Amino acid sequence: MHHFAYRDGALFAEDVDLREIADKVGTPVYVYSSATIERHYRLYEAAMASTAPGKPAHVFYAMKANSNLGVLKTLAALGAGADTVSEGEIRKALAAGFPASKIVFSGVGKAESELAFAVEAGIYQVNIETEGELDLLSKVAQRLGKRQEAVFRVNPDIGAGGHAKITTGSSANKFGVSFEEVHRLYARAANMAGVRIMGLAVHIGSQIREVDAFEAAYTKMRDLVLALRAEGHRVDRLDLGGGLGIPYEVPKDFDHGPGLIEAYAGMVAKLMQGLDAELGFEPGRLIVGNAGILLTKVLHLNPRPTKEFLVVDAAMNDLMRPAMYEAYHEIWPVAEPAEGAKTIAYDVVGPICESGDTFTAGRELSALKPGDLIAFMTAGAYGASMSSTYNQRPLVAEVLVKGDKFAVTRPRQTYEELIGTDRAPPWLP
Ligand SMILES: Cc1ncc(COP(=O)(O)O)c(C=O)c1O
Ligand SMILES: N[C@@H](CCCC[NH3+])C(=O)O
Repeated sequence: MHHFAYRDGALFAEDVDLREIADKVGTPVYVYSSATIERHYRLYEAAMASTAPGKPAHVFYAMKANSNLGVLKTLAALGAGADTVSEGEIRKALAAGFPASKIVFSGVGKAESELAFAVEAGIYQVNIETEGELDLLSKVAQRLGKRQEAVFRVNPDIGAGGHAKITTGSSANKFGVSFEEVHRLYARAANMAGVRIMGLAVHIGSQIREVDAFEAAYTKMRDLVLALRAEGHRVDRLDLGGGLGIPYEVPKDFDHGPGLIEAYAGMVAKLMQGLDAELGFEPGRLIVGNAGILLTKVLHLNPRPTKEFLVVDAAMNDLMRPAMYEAYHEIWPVAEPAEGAKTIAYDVVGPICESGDTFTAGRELSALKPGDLIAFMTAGAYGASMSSTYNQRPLVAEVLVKGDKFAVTRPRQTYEELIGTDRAPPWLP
């Protein structure tokens, strides 16, 4: 099942013709499908609920993947919690309706003010990544007259993921405390008035499409839970992170069926059977990746003796995954190409003054002309949320579709918003 599909010769998002969105909102524009978000969340949540019968399985949506307010509200209404990595994300999660009691605060470098905000808001859990953070959290919470529940994020020294820049679980990466250190930190924390350590967390990387790497890391975590308990510590929670990958390259069906999710859930259930810990999960990409596209318009053709450039109105600042990770996104023309239509190998590029502003090189697409619309598929995760205003390009609009309705959930940034907050120093006219 896919909620972006051709109908009557044009690409639709659910029951909305993308040409209509382009007409009314302009391009480039991110378009998200409520039905896809809902479907993926329910599928995932049900599978994780089966991993520890009788215990709650907490799903904290990793909102860094897509923090559009419409997307967040859709997930909050479905009962999801939120995995956050900054005060800004906590504030936005609260604004979107996630209760503080369902918010987790992860991240390598949390500032004192951010910890204070989190403690005051009464969030569910802080995932501690360094000894310094443990001390700081306890101090801050004590000052506020509170005792914050927290877990230690452990680095399992198992790296995985689609690209070196998105692996996080190897000891070469900056994330988490080491296996050796966690025993000492657990013991130290027992005497701290401002924190109550509830258990452990792990997250090994992103876009991982095989269960083996997770299994290796989770086996280590399970053994660590048992070892800490044997030392007399209380370990009630195990947060297993996110990172389950999605198909980017399937041409006609982007929907990850239950296959990988079920295999993952089955592995977790088997491994954690009888552990008697509350499990937590932090999926990001899996929920929203295939729920979004970036709709863009062809501006110019630039034929060269050796190749043809297709210049579109989106650029690397709007979708930086190809430039940053050599990531692959399917490109679908909005007007459905006729069966057997001739194709041309295009280098699809944006207007930014960087050679890296190239979405793809030598991609075979049906012949296109200025004004035609194309869609970068699978752009719902780490698309808009990673965009910038490089080259003084305003942040693009975001639209949420539901059935035959759509709403602009974030308008395109205005030039006043983009430029208007700058201040000249007093010594210049
Ligand atoms: C701590 C943590 N949890 C969850 C996620 C979500 O990852 P993904 O979008 O791959 O599921 C990330 C990002 O990789 C993360 O750093
Ligand atoms: N932003 C990355 C993945 C990193 C996830 C956050 N730890 C991507 O687009 O694939």
